[in-house]
Amino acid sequence: MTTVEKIRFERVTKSFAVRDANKKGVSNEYTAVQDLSFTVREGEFITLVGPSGCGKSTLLDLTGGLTTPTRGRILIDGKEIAGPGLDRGIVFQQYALFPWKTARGNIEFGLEAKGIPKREWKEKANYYLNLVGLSQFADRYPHELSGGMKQRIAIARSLAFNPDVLLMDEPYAALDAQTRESLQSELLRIWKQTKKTIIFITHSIDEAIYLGERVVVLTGGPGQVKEIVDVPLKSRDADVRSHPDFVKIRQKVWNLLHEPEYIGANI
Ligand SMILES: Nc1ncnc2c1ncn2[C@@H]1O[C@H](COP(=O)(O)OP(=O)(O)OP(=O)(O)O)[C@@H](O)[C@H]1O
Repeated sequence: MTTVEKIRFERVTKSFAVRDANKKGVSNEYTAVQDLSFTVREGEFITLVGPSGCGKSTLLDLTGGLTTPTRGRILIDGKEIAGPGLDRGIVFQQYALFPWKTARGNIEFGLEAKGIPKREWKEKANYYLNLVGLSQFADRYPHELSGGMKQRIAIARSLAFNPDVLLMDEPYAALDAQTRESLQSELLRIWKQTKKTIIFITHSIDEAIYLGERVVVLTGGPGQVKEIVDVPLKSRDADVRSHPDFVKIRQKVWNLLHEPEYIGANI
């Protein structure tokens, strides 16, 4: 495993101005993420868990360069993030596909954005369609695809940019359990094949442990790193979830998420 640092969160704080419900024209400062620091290695798969509203999506938006920190900074390859860039691909919970483009058209959009010459689109789109197992569905429109298929196309489109970093915000939350499990193992396969650095947000402890090499557990809002849990599993076969090592880590993460500060929080 490489030990090269890819992403560094350095005392990142993000505050928002929110309207005061009782005083017209007055706004208060709400801190979603406070003094948050951790680093991600190149090629690492990091999962992020924490109670609802602890700032997970805020953190992902900051990493995507969609917003900027109020204090602190985020570095990628030692350079401070200055805005969105093709070095980072984002996959959201809602598929965010263009409804007027076919599966292939959606993937080609990623290729066009990256400046790949048009003559190479077909072959490259075929590669990514094959990578997510959807070669047969290239000409279907999003409304003709299942939820799981749409999410696979969204992943393929993000990969078509060939970003170094893939940021995933609860990408499987809307899917049924079976589709979710098969997409989880598919993502691990793609990760091993492409060697991307991945940050993956989830509400599922099992998903976090199955996918992550490390699980970053955040405190309730304002979000801070509570603990980073190593996941030294020898195998990631589908039945690993019942392995004693997996069960032990699940218990640990569960305990971290159920300590007194979380009581009343919506995990
Ligand atoms: N643009 C904004 N303006 C004001 N407050 C915001 C804004 N964006 C997020 N917040 C607040 O910041 C906090 C963190 O939100 P965020 O969506 O990052 O949490 P989360 O951990 O991803 O939640 P969930 O798990 O429910 O998706 C919330 O209290 C939210 O209301």
